[in-house]
Amino acid sequence: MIENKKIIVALGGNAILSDDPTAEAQIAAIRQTCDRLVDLVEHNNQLIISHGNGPQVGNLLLQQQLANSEKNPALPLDACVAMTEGSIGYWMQNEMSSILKKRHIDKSVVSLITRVEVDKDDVAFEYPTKPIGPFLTEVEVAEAREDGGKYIEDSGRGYRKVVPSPKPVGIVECDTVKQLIEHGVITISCGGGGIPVLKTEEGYKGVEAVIDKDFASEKLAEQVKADVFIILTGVDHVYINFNKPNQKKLEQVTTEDLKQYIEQGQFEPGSMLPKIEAAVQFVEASDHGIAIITSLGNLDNIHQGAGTVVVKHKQVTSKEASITAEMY
Ligand SMILES: Nc1ncnc2c1ncn2[C@@H]1O[C@H](COP(=O)(O)OP(=O)(O)O)[C@@H](O)[C@H]1O
Ligand SMILES: NC(=O)OP(=O)(O)O
Repeated sequence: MIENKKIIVALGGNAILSDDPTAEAQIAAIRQTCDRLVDLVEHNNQLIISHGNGPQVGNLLLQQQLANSEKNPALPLDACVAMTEGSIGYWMQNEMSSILKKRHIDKSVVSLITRVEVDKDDVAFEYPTKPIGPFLTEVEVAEAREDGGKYIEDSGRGYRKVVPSPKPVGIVECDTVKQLIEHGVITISCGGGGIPVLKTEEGYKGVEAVIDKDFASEKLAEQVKADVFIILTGVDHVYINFNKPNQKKLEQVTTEDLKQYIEQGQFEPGSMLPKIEAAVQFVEASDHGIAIITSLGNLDNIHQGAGTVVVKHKQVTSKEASITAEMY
């Protein structure tokens, strides 16, 4: 297992949500996820966790719209992001602290409502691309479109609402995250990509958008100078020619190779592309860090080199090697 490192783990949808969107089912999924993550803590790593909120924030927005009235007005999307960051973080705190106690690990865990600065001129505000909420049928989407929102067909799985997803410029609470992890606190931050805010003369103001959690996690990993950035998703490895007869698993791969694969259009914009871009950006910005894309189930095996490991150089540097050595 990786030891004594500063690690940020970005949790994908299936680490929190199965097909069952009830609170009970989400808590059960989070319990399993936390059980795996505590292994990293047991090996003396400083742990920062981030997570997605696409399904949850879309569902909450729908609930807001359905209950909307003069006495009970719907809250804006940035407030919904904050609410889902809070609810998912709260479930994680409950489950993580129980597991820590059971394993006799004397550590605390906190989830931090994290604001993430975005650029008011980001073109994303004009072109909504981030799918949120439930998958809708053709009949359901016709009715949903009456809200004036934009809906797209999502990879043959149904229609989903899309909202603007600006790129993160900086993590407002970054120094607080640093202080927490330096004091040994397991820190959940940038949940749901963090709350998108604009910097104004009067301070930060929320803006209606959902930031991609892979990009927000990358920015945080960069700013706290993490050693390892782990993106957990539904597959053990990234593939080129994904789902084709000639698909090929990527094990150790350089950022240069990944950039070429991006140019070839190997990765889908709505799913794997943001993870690849985030991994490349982190590894290139860091002087020694590596990124790993794999599944939760494979986390136990990353010390054996399992998963797609993104490095800067074909011949790893001595600093990269000190991290990857434990993995091969
Ligand atoms: N080139 C690829 N290699 C591996 N998986 C891919 C690739 N392209 C698309 N995928 C799919 O994308 C999924 C990850 O995207 P998504 O489910 O949107 O992310 P998240 O886990 O953050 O919710 C994987 O589980 C896999 O099914
Ligand atoms: N905010 C975000 O990226 O959420 P998902 O990963 O659930 O889409």
